[in-house]
Amino acid sequence: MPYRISKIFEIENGHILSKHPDNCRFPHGHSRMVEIVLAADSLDSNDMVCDFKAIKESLGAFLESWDHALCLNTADPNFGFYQKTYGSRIIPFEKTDPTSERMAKAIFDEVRARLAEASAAKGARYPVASGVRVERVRVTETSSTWAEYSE
Ligand SMILES: Nc1nc2c(c(=O)[nH]1)N=C([C@H](O)[C@H](O)COP(=O)(O)OP(=O)(O)OP(=O)(O)O)CN2
Repeated sequence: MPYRISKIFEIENGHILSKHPDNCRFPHGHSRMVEIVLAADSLDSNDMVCDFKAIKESLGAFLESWDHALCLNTADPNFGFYQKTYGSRIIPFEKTDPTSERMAKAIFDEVRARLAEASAAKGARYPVASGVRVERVRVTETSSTWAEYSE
């Protein structure tokens, strides 16, 4: 797919890596950049893969729910406590540690589902053509590290 566009979202996000041998097993946070890359074989009638605004409209609210939120392994013995205390600001990862890799995959799946919805929507202000695909999602961890998911 020769055409690619990207949009970066910034979120403040915490996680606990229960299997980590060092400090990462304790609650801690990262200022993360989430980069979404979409691709298409051809451009739409506006000469775009799709409008950048379409990405924000499709995904903004979802990523907002991960902002100032804590990603947790549901197998964490304190998962129930955290969820009771912080409600929707706890983002569950089903029996897996919420590493940047797992986060990138979860966001990739969400982007793909939301793109399908957007391309099926009729009369959208920022239409998404059916040929638009999510190519990859990159999630930064620190200024020197990131993880990426693609298929
Ligand atoms: N492959 C992965 N490795 C690590 C992840 C991860 O999500 N995927 N996460 C962590 C921790 O969350 C940690 O906060 C970040 O680790 P690190 O980059 O080692 O952070 P430092 O700032 O301590 O790095 P230094 O360069 O050693 O100062 C760990 N690994």
